[in-house]
Amino acid sequence: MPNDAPNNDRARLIATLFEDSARANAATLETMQDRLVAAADQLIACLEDGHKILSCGNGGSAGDAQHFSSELINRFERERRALPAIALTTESSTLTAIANDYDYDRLFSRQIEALGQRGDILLAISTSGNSANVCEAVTAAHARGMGVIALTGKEGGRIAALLKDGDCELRAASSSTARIQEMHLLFIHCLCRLIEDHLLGAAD
Ligand SMILES: O=C(CO)[C@@H](O)[C@H](O)[C@H](O)[C@H](O)COP(=O)(O)O
Ligand SMILES: [Zn+2]
Repeated sequence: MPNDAPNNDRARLIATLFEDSARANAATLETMQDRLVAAADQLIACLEDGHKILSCGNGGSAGDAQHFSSELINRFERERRALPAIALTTESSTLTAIANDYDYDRLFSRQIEALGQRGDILLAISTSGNSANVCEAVTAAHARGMGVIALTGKEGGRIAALLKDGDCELRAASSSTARIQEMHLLFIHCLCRLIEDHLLGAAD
């Protein structure tokens, strides 16, 4: 027999989680609103110049990396041209070979060495800011002349310290991995919306 808390305790827990998420949402809006506009401008300029966006992350952030590339390649909310984006989290043969023959830390950087071009942007996603393979991806992107937009949380971690002038850190105002992931998805949807509005004109 599962040892679940009584239903009213579980309902209260759900209310607390919603409240925590709403608090993280409001605090992140306060700190990141202007930076989101700047990050969208960076992505728009990259796409208009004919470059592409690579994305990476681990676990839930791998899902976010794919979510973002899918919304660019396919569509977000409106019909428009397909946009070039590649999630570096999906090619299982490539991923297993790199992890097996080199090191898990090189999972994304090796692919950036192969695919990254000057002017492309890396969307680097890490809730802690400390995943070694995402740090190496940032370094590899810089070596290829790419810009970086980092989605982080907590204190920004090692990734925040690796960023250069012209890069952009979007940091969720929370120390909970789950709440940070919720903010990251909102960041991604804001960026997709601003890109789409730029291409098509603001929606009604
Ligand atoms: O989704 C979750 C937890 O909500 C986990 O899968 C989480 O993404 C993984 O533990 C990641 O390895 C965490 O990496 P990072 O966000 O610190 O870079
Ligand atoms: Zn979405």
